Amino acid sequence: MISVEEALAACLVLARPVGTERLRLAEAGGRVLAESVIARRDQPPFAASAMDGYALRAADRVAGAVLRVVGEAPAGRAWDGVVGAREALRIFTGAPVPRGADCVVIQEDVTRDGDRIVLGDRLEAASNIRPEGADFRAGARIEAPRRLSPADLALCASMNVPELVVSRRPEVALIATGDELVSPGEVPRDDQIVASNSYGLKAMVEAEGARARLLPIARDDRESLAQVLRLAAGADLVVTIGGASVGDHDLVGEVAAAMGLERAFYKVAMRPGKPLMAGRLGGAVLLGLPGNPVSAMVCGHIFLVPMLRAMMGLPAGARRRFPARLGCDLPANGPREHYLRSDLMPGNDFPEITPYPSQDSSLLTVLSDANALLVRAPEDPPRRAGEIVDYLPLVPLFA
Ligand SMILES: Nc1nc2c(c(=O)[nH]1)N[C@H]1C(S)=C(S)[C@@H](COP(=O)(O)OP(=O)(O)OC[C@H]3O[C@@H](n4cnc5c(N)ncnc54)[C@H](O)[C@@H]3O)O[C@H]1N2
Ligand code: MOO
Repeated sequence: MISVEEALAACLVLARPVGTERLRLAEAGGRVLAESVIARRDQPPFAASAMDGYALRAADRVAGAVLRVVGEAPAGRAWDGVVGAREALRIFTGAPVPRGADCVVIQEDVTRDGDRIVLGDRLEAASNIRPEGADFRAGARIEAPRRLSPADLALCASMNVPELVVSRRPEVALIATGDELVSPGEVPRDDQIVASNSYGLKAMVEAEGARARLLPIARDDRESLAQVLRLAAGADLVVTIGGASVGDHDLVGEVAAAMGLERAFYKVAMRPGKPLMAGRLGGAVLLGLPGNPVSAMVCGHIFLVPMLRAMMGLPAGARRRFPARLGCDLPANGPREHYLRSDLMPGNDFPEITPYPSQDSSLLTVLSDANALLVRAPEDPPRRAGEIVDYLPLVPLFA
């Protein structure tokens, strides 16, 4: 058995970037930027008023001053003159500030009478002017690779960049295996169960921005498995679920080998997730996950997600871990790295983390309740409540 770190490194060697495509800005939300974006203009392209009011010379901004209104500048229509002494230009938010003026007095601080204004006696010191290029200058860059947030899309638009080069979405084929499985909504026999983790994994893959294809459930015989594996043709990543262990009906490794699998590893010192395998199968990467629902999902978080990120050209590495204070005592860990389904709560300094009492890898209720995985190194000694431990978040924590 190899360590989680070694297995992940091998997975990341397999997970090569899948290439790029050019997209219109409106289609690019959530995608991974593959080529840096360069601003085509300054923003704002002119000194702009931040308020509705009157543009004037700061020297005239005196309580009680009477100024003559010389014109008007709405947003999108610059006023071409020069504001002189004792003059003011009616101006609106976003409009170019005219030459001569170096402040904007908000209209609430002004009394207007025909073409005259009288300044109030509580004038702000702020100029209310956004300098030219205050947001960015032409040539400013949004560096790739980067997952495009909604704010990034707005920024690209503001830079007047209508198309982006993004990573292609990796195609992921998901194959559940087992004679005991039926699809949700079917009527299972008494000795059957409903395939579950393939649906969790599909959502996980899609949340990362990849495309997921659920293939028909493969039965526990060589021909069915080979047939469904052939249906995965064209995928960048083929994920099998189950049939990975040592039982007589665990055939994934054997069938994939017969189809030409170049296996990188089999079995990892982790809990849950021991019978994990990965390799190259034709033009695709094969990730063989254990069938236990929680094992498959945990391996998804630890291996599949970093692989997808690497395939989309993002910096490749282990999921980030964070410190938390342990909420209870824990006995010594065994020889496998343990990912305990846990409850994370706000604490005084660090958040507090408490593993659920039952950690059996079949319990989806526990995984669904958990918001974090507490990570324990192999042979970690007993821990006392209050000690600092590492965890991986399962849900966005600060959203
Ligand atoms: N003698 C040994 N037996 C087992 C070992 C071992 O080392 N020696 N390892 C155990 C561990 S750890 C795991 S994890 C499982 C993984 O086995 P497989 O990957 O071969 O998975 P299956 O046997 O096909 O299924 C295990 C379990 O999960 C259920 N299952 C499978 N696929 C799905 C699915 N898509 N949705 C929901 N549930 C699924 C299946 O019915 C079984 O209950 O092996 C242990 N055994
Ligand atoms: O490793 Mo298995 O994945 O413990 O249940």
